[in-house]
Amino acid sequence: MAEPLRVLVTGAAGQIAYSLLYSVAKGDVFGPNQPIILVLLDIQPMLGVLEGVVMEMMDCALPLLREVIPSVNEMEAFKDVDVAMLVGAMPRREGMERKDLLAANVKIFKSMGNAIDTQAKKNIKVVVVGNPANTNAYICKKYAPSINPANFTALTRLDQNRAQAQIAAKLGVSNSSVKNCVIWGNHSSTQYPDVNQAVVDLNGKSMPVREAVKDDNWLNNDFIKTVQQRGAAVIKARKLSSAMSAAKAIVDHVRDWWNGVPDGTYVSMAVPSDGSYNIEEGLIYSFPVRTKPDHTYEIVKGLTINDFSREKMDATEKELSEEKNMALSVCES
Ligand SMILES: NC(=O)c1ccc[n+]([C@@H]2O[C@H](COP(=O)([O-])OP(=O)(O)OC[C@H]3O[C@@H](n4cnc5c(N)ncnc54)[C@H](O)[C@@H]3O)[C@@H](O)[C@H]2O)c1
Ligand SMILES: O=C(O)C[C@H](O)C(=O)O
Repeated sequence: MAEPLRVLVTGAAGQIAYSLLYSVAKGDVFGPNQPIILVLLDIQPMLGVLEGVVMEMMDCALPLLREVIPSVNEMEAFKDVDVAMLVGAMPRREGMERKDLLAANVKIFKSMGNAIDTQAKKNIKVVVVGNPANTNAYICKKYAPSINPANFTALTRLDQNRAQAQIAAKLGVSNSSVKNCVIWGNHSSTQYPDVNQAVVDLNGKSMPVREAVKDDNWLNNDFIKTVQQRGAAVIKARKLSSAMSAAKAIVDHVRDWWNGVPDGTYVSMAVPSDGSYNIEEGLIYSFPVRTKPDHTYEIVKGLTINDFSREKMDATEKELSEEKNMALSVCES
Protein backbone atom coordinates (compact mmCIF):
# COMPACT_ATOMS: atom_id res chain seq x y z
CA MET A 1 0.00 0.00 0.00
CA ALA A 2 1.04 3.62 -0.63
CA GLU A 3 2.46 5.87 2.11
CA PRO A 4 -0.37 7.71 3.92
CA LEU A 5 -1.35 11.14 2.58
CA ARG A 6 -1.62 13.90 5.15
CA VAL A 7 -4.95 15.65 4.61
CA LEU A 8 -5.93 18.76 6.57
CA VAL A 9 -9.53 19.89 7.01
CA THR A 10 -10.07 23.25 8.68
CA GLY A 11 -13.36 24.20 10.29
CA ALA A 12 -13.40 20.56 11.32
CA ALA A 13 -15.95 21.08 14.10
CA GLY A 14 -18.39 22.80 11.72
CA GLN A 15 -21.32 21.61 9.67
CA ILE A 16 -19.65 21.07 6.28
CA ALA A 17 -16.85 19.08 7.87
CA TYR A 18 -19.37 16.83 9.58
CA SER A 19 -20.55 15.65 6.14
CA LEU A 20 -17.10 15.78 4.54
CA LEU A 21 -14.85 13.85 6.88
CA TYR A 22 -16.49 10.43 6.57
CA SER A 23 -16.42 10.62 2.79
CA VAL A 24 -12.72 11.59 2.68
CA ALA A 25 -11.76 8.98 5.28
CA LYS A 26 -13.52 6.11 3.51
CA GLY A 27 -11.72 6.67 0.22
CA ASP A 28 -14.15 8.68 -1.92
CA VAL A 29 -11.44 11.22 -2.80
CA PHE A 30 -8.11 9.42 -2.99
CA GLY A 31 -9.38 5.94 -3.79
CA PRO A 32 -9.55 2.58 -2.03
CA ASN A 33 -5.78 1.98 -1.91
CA GLN A 34 -4.64 5.26 -0.42
CA PRO A 35 -4.31 5.40 3.38
CA ILE A 36 -4.70 8.82 4.95
CA ILE A 37 -3.86 10.74 8.09
CA LEU A 38 -6.52 13.33 8.84
CA VAL A 39 -5.54 16.53 10.59
CA LEU A 40 -8.57 18.39 11.94
CA LEU A 41 -8.10 22.08 12.67
CA ASP A 42 -10.55 24.35 14.44
CA ILE A 43 -10.33 27.18 16.96
CA GLN A 44 -9.77 26.82 20.71
CA PRO A 45 -13.43 27.38 21.79
CA MET A 46 -14.45 24.45 19.54
CA LEU A 47 -11.94 22.00 21.02
CA GLY A 48 -14.59 20.02 22.92
CA VAL A 49 -16.71 19.57 19.78
CA LEU A 50 -13.59 18.66 17.81
CA GLU A 51 -12.78 15.92 20.31
CA GLY A 52 -16.27 14.50 19.77
CA VAL A 53 -15.67 14.45 16.00
CA VAL A 54 -12.38 12.62 16.55
CA MET A 55 -14.17 9.98 18.68
CA GLU A 56 -16.72 9.46 15.93
CA MET A 57 -14.04 9.18 13.25
CA MET A 58 -12.33 6.47 15.32
CA ASP A 59 -15.63 4.69 15.88
CA CYS A 60 -16.20 4.43 12.12
CA ALA A 61 -13.29 1.91 12.14
CA LEU A 62 -12.38 2.79 8.57
CA PRO A 63 -9.64 0.70 6.95
CA LEU A 64 -7.87 3.59 5.19
CA LEU A 65 -7.78 5.96 8.15
CA ARG A 66 -4.38 5.64 9.84
CA GLU A 67 -4.61 8.50 12.31
CA VAL A 68 -6.85 11.43 13.27
CA ILE A 69 -5.08 14.43 14.75
CA PRO A 70 -7.17 17.24 16.27
CA SER A 71 -5.50 20.64 16.49
CA VAL A 72 -6.19 24.22 17.46
CA ASN A 73 -2.67 25.29 16.48
CA GLU A 74 -2.43 26.44 12.87
CA MET A 75 1.35 26.15 12.53
CA GLU A 76 1.35 22.57 13.87
CA ALA A 77 -1.68 21.55 11.83
CA PHE A 78 -0.17 22.59 8.47
CA LYS A 79 3.10 20.68 9.06
CA ASP A 80 3.88 18.39 6.08
CA VAL A 81 0.35 18.57 4.72
CA ASP A 82 -0.22 17.14 1.21
CA VAL A 83 -3.80 18.33 0.66
CA ALA A 84 -5.66 21.09 2.52
CA MET A 85 -9.42 21.61 2.45
CA LEU A 86 -9.87 25.10 3.91
CA VAL A 87 -13.44 25.16 5.13
CA GLY A 88 -13.05 27.02 8.43
CA ALA A 89 -14.58 30.51 8.23
CA MET A 90 -17.76 32.30 9.19
CA PRO A 91 -20.82 31.42 7.02
CA ARG A 92 -23.25 34.10 5.80
CA ARG A 93 -26.77 34.46 7.12
CA GLU A 94 -29.99 35.35 5.32
CA GLY A 95 -29.85 38.73 3.56
CA MET A 96 -26.04 38.84 3.29
CA GLU A 97 -23.88 38.55 0.17
CA ARG A 98 -20.80 36.33 0.50
CA LYS A 99 -18.52 39.34 0.09
CA ASP A 100 -20.04 40.78 3.31
CA LEU A 101 -17.90 38.12 5.04
CA LEU A 102 -14.70 39.51 3.61
CA ALA A 103 -13.67 41.66 6.56
CA ALA A 104 -14.32 38.81 9.02
CA ASN A 105 -12.78 35.97 7.02
CA VAL A 106 -9.96 37.21 4.84
CA LYS A 107 -7.43 37.48 7.66
CA ILE A 108 -7.93 33.78 8.42
CA PHE A 109 -6.62 33.06 4.94
CA LYS A 110 -3.68 35.42 5.26
CA SER A 111 -2.63 33.55 8.37
CA MET A 112 -3.20 30.16 6.70
CA GLY A 113 -1.13 31.32 3.72
CA ASN A 114 1.74 32.04 6.11
CA ALA A 115 1.37 28.63 7.72
CA ILE A 116 1.29 26.89 4.32
CA ASP A 117 4.37 28.80 3.19
CA THR A 118 6.47 27.72 6.15
CA GLN A 119 5.01 24.36 7.20
CA ALA A 120 3.32 22.44 4.39
CA LYS A 121 4.81 20.22 1.69
CA LYS A 122 5.88 22.38 -1.25
CA ASN A 123 3.53 20.55 -3.61
CA ILE A 124 0.51 20.94 -1.31
CA LYS A 125 -2.86 21.14 -3.09
CA VAL A 126 -5.29 23.64 -1.54
CA VAL A 127 -9.01 24.08 -2.03
CA VAL A 128 -10.60 27.08 -0.34
CA VAL A 129 -14.25 26.71 0.63
CA GLY A 130 -14.74 29.42 3.29
CA ASN A 131 -16.43 32.47 1.75
CA PRO A 132 -15.80 34.65 -0.14
CA ALA A 133 -13.95 31.60 -1.46
CA ASN A 134 -12.21 33.03 -4.56
CA THR A 135 -10.85 36.07 -2.78
CA ASN A 136 -9.83 34.09 0.29
CA ALA A 137 -7.89 31.77 -2.04
CA TYR A 138 -6.27 34.80 -3.68
CA ILE A 139 -5.06 36.00 -0.28
CA CYS A 140 -3.92 32.55 0.81
CA LYS A 141 -1.86 32.24 -2.40
CA LYS A 142 -0.37 35.71 -1.96
CA TYR A 143 0.88 34.92 1.54
CA ALA A 144 2.41 31.60 0.48
CA PRO A 145 4.90 32.80 -2.15
CA SER A 146 7.03 29.65 -2.00
CA ILE A 147 4.17 27.48 -3.32
CA ASN A 148 3.21 27.15 -7.00
CA PRO A 149 0.22 29.54 -7.40
CA ALA A 150 -1.59 26.89 -9.47
CA ASN A 151 -1.90 24.81 -6.29
CA PHE A 152 -4.40 27.30 -4.83
CA THR A 153 -7.98 26.77 -5.95
CA ALA A 154 -11.44 27.71 -4.73
CA LEU A 155 -14.63 25.70 -4.83
CA THR A 156 -17.13 26.38 -7.63
CA ARG A 157 -17.96 22.70 -8.10
CA LEU A 158 -21.09 23.17 -6.00
CA ASP A 159 -22.28 25.68 -8.61
CA GLN A 160 -21.40 23.28 -11.41
CA ASN A 161 -23.31 20.49 -9.69
CA ARG A 162 -26.28 22.81 -9.20
CA ALA A 163 -26.26 23.74 -12.89
CA GLN A 164 -25.96 20.11 -13.95
CA ALA A 165 -28.82 19.06 -11.65
CA GLN A 166 -31.11 21.83 -12.96
CA ILE A 167 -30.53 20.72 -16.56
CA ALA A 168 -30.97 17.04 -15.70
CA ALA A 169 -34.25 17.78 -13.91
CA LYS A 170 -35.51 19.90 -16.83
CA LEU A 171 -34.80 17.06 -19.28
CA GLY A 172 -35.83 14.23 -16.95
CA VAL A 173 -32.45 12.48 -17.30
CA SER A 174 -29.89 11.30 -14.75
CA ASN A 175 -27.38 13.84 -13.44
CA SER A 176 -24.52 11.85 -14.96
CA SER A 177 -25.99 12.29 -18.46
CA VAL A 178 -25.17 16.03 -18.38
CA LYS A 179 -21.57 17.09 -19.00
CA ASN A 180 -19.44 20.19 -19.47
CA CYS A 181 -21.61 22.84 -17.78
CA VAL A 182 -19.18 25.68 -17.09
CA ILE A 183 -19.11 28.10 -14.16
CA TRP A 184 -17.21 31.29 -14.97
CA GLY A 185 -15.92 33.73 -12.35
CA ASN A 186 -16.81 34.25 -8.75
CA HIS A 187 -18.61 31.91 -6.33
CA SER A 188 -21.17 34.68 -5.83
CA SER A 189 -24.39 35.95 -7.33
CA THR A 190 -22.42 37.34 -10.32
CA GLN A 191 -21.15 33.88 -11.35
CA TYR A 192 -22.03 32.87 -14.89
CA PRO A 193 -23.33 29.32 -15.34
CA ASP A 194 -22.85 28.65 -19.07
CA VAL A 195 -24.37 25.74 -20.97
CA ASN A 196 -23.11 26.72 -24.41
CA GLN A 197 -20.57 23.88 -24.38
CA ALA A 198 -22.69 21.45 -22.36
CA VAL A 199 -23.87 18.14 -23.81
CA VAL A 200 -26.41 15.58 -22.67
CA ASP A 201 -26.77 11.87 -23.43
CA LEU A 202 -30.33 11.40 -24.67
CA ASN A 203 -31.44 7.93 -25.73
CA GLY A 204 -27.84 6.86 -26.27
CA LYS A 205 -26.97 9.93 -28.36
CA SER A 206 -24.90 12.93 -27.23
CA MET A 207 -26.42 16.30 -28.14
CA PRO A 208 -25.89 19.96 -27.13
CA VAL A 209 -27.89 20.93 -24.08
CA ARG A 210 -29.39 23.94 -25.90
CA GLU A 211 -30.73 21.66 -28.63
CA ALA A 212 -32.15 19.22 -26.08
CA VAL A 213 -33.75 21.84 -23.81
CA LYS A 214 -35.21 23.88 -26.69
CA ASP A 215 -35.90 26.83 -24.38
CA ASP A 216 -33.28 29.59 -24.69
CA ASN A 217 -35.42 31.95 -22.67
CA TRP A 218 -35.25 29.61 -19.66
CA LEU A 219 -31.55 28.89 -20.17
CA ASN A 220 -30.68 32.61 -20.44
CA ASN A 221 -32.82 33.78 -17.52
CA ASP A 222 -34.39 31.54 -14.87
CA PHE A 223 -31.73 28.84 -15.11
CA ILE A 224 -28.90 31.33 -14.56
CA LYS A 225 -30.70 33.08 -11.69
CA THR A 226 -31.56 29.79 -9.98
CA VAL A 227 -27.92 28.69 -9.95
CA GLN A 228 -26.66 32.14 -8.93
CA GLN A 229 -29.14 32.34 -6.04
CA ARG A 230 -29.13 28.70 -4.92
CA GLY A 231 -26.91 29.29 -1.89
CA ALA A 232 -29.23 32.07 -0.68
CA ALA A 233 -32.30 29.88 -1.29
CA VAL A 234 -30.81 27.10 0.86
CA ILE A 235 -30.00 29.58 3.65
CA LYS A 236 -33.55 30.97 3.53
CA ALA A 237 -35.01 27.47 3.80
CA ARG A 238 -32.57 25.87 6.26
CA LYS A 239 -31.53 28.97 8.21
CA LEU A 240 -28.05 27.53 7.70
CA SER A 241 -25.88 27.48 4.61
CA SER A 242 -25.50 24.40 2.46
CA ALA A 243 -23.41 21.66 4.04
CA MET A 244 -24.18 18.20 2.61
CA SER A 245 -24.04 19.45 -1.00
CA ALA A 246 -20.96 21.57 -0.22
CA ALA A 247 -19.17 18.54 1.23
CA LYS A 248 -20.10 16.46 -1.84
CA ALA A 249 -18.74 19.21 -4.11
CA ILE A 250 -15.44 19.34 -2.18
CA VAL A 251 -15.11 15.58 -2.66
CA ASP A 252 -15.82 15.97 -6.41
CA HIS A 253 -13.34 18.87 -6.75
CA VAL A 254 -10.42 17.18 -5.02
CA ARG A 255 -11.13 13.72 -6.45
CA ASP A 256 -11.11 15.08 -10.00
CA TRP A 257 -8.01 17.22 -9.36
CA TRP A 258 -6.20 14.20 -7.89
CA ASN A 259 -7.27 11.60 -10.44
CA GLY A 260 -8.03 13.52 -13.65
CA VAL A 261 -11.21 13.53 -15.73
CA PRO A 262 -11.93 11.49 -18.88
CA ASP A 263 -10.88 12.93 -22.25
CA GLY A 264 -13.44 15.28 -23.74
CA THR A 265 -14.84 16.32 -20.36
CA TYR A 266 -13.95 19.19 -18.10
CA VAL A 267 -14.91 20.53 -14.70
CA SER A 268 -15.08 24.00 -13.20
CA MET A 269 -12.55 25.12 -10.63
CA ALA A 270 -11.64 28.63 -9.50
CA VAL A 271 -7.91 28.84 -10.27
CA PRO A 272 -5.36 31.61 -10.78
CA SER A 273 -6.07 33.25 -14.14
CA ASP A 274 -3.25 33.00 -16.66
CA GLY A 275 -4.92 35.69 -18.78
CA SER A 276 -7.06 33.18 -20.68
CA TYR A 277 -10.28 34.67 -22.05
CA ASN A 278 -8.81 38.12 -21.19
CA ILE A 279 -9.40 37.64 -17.48
CA GLU A 280 -7.05 39.66 -15.23
CA GLU A 281 -4.00 37.54 -14.50
CA GLY A 282 -3.71 36.23 -10.94
CA LEU A 283 -7.39 36.56 -10.00
CA ILE A 284 -8.85 33.31 -8.70
CA TYR A 285 -11.50 32.97 -11.38
CA SER A 286 -13.61 29.90 -12.14
CA PHE A 287 -12.76 28.38 -15.52
CA PRO A 288 -13.40 25.07 -17.22
CA VAL A 289 -10.33 22.96 -16.49
CA ARG A 290 -9.07 19.61 -17.68
CA THR A 291 -7.54 17.73 -14.76
CA LYS A 292 -4.93 15.02 -15.26
CA PRO A 293 -3.87 11.90 -13.33
CA ASP A 294 -0.59 13.57 -12.27
CA HIS A 295 -2.64 15.96 -10.05
CA THR A 296 -2.25 18.92 -12.45
CA TYR A 297 -4.83 20.76 -14.52
CA GLU A 298 -4.98 23.10 -17.46
CA ILE A 299 -7.52 25.78 -18.29
CA VAL A 300 -9.56 24.74 -21.33
CA LYS A 301 -8.71 27.28 -24.03
CA GLY A 302 -10.41 28.35 -27.21
CA LEU A 303 -14.08 27.93 -26.29
CA THR A 304 -16.33 30.21 -28.35
CA ILE A 305 -17.56 33.14 -26.28
CA ASN A 306 -20.57 35.05 -27.62
CA ASP A 307 -21.51 38.62 -26.64
CA PHE A 308 -24.01 37.45 -23.99
CA SER A 309 -21.34 35.31 -22.30
CA ARG A 310 -18.65 38.00 -22.61
CA GLU A 311 -20.76 40.53 -20.76
CA LYS A 312 -21.44 38.10 -17.91
CA MET A 313 -17.81 36.93 -17.70
CA ASP A 314 -16.65 40.57 -17.49
CA ALA A 315 -19.18 41.46 -14.78
CA THR A 316 -18.02 38.67 -12.47
CA GLU A 317 -14.36 39.54 -13.20
CA LYS A 318 -15.06 43.14 -12.18
CA GLU A 319 -16.53 41.98 -8.87
CA LEU A 320 -13.50 39.78 -8.20
CA SER A 321 -11.13 42.61 -8.96
CA GLU A 322 -12.97 44.86 -6.50
CA GLU A 323 -13.01 42.13 -3.84
CA LYS A 324 -9.26 41.62 -4.34
CA ASN A 325 -8.59 45.32 -3.69
CA MET A 326 -10.79 45.31 -0.58
CA ALA A 327 -9.09 42.15 0.71
CA LEU A 328 -5.63 43.57 0.15
CA SER A 329 -6.50 46.70 2.09
CA VAL A 330 -7.94 44.60 4.96
CA CYS A 331 -4.78 42.47 5.04
CA GLU A 332 -2.45 45.43 4.87
CA SER A 333 -4.30 47.45 7.56
N1 LIG B 1 -17.52 27.64 -1.73
C1 LIG B 1 -18.66 27.02 -1.49
O1 LIG B 1 -19.26 26.42 -2.40
C2 LIG B 1 -19.26 26.99 -0.10
C3 LIG B 1 -20.39 26.20 0.15
C4 LIG B 1 -20.92 26.18 1.44
C5 LIG B 1 -20.35 26.94 2.45
N2 LIG B 1 -19.25 27.68 2.18
C6 LIG B 1 -18.58 28.44 3.26
O2 LIG B 1 -17.82 27.51 4.05
C7 LIG B 1 -17.58 28.09 5.35
C8 LIG B 1 -17.89 27.07 6.44
O3 LIG B 1 -19.26 26.76 6.43
P1 LIG B 1 -19.90 25.82 7.58
O4 LIG B 1 -21.34 25.73 7.25
O5 LIG B 1 -19.11 24.60 7.80
O6 LIG B 1 -19.75 26.80 8.83
P2 LIG B 1 -19.76 26.44 10.39
O7 LIG B 1 -19.95 27.72 11.12
O8 LIG B 1 -20.68 25.31 10.67
O9 LIG B 1 -18.29 25.89 10.62
C9 LIG B 1 -17.18 26.70 10.44
C10 LIG B 1 -16.12 26.18 11.39
O10 LIG B 1 -14.93 26.91 11.10
C11 LIG B 1 -14.30 27.15 12.33
N3 LIG B 1 -13.30 28.22 12.19
C12 LIG B 1 -13.49 29.55 12.23
N4 LIG B 1 -12.30 30.19 12.12
C13 LIG B 1 -11.37 29.23 11.98
C14 LIG B 1 -9.96 29.26 11.84
N5 LIG B 1 -9.29 30.40 11.81
N6 LIG B 1 -9.30 28.09 11.74
C15 LIG B 1 -9.97 26.92 11.79
N7 LIG B 1 -11.30 26.83 11.93
C16 LIG B 1 -11.99 27.97 12.03
C17 LIG B 1 -15.44 27.48 13.28
O11 LIG B 1 -15.05 27.38 14.64
C18 LIG B 1 -16.46 26.42 12.86
O12 LIG B 1 -16.28 25.21 13.59
C19 LIG B 1 -18.43 29.35 5.37
O13 LIG B 1 -17.62 30.48 5.09
C20 LIG B 1 -19.44 29.13 4.25
O14 LIG B 1 -19.95 30.36 3.76
C21 LIG B 1 -18.70 27.73 0.94
O1 LIG C 1 -24.47 30.62 -0.06
C1 LIG C 1 -23.65 30.53 0.86
O2 LIG C 1 -23.33 31.48 1.58
C2 LIG C 1 -23.04 29.19 1.15
C3 LIG C 1 -22.39 28.62 -0.06
O3 LIG C 1 -21.49 29.50 -0.65
C4 LIG C 1 -23.39 28.13 -1.08
O4 LIG C 1 -23.24 28.44 -2.26
O5 LIG C 1 -24.31 27.38 -0.69
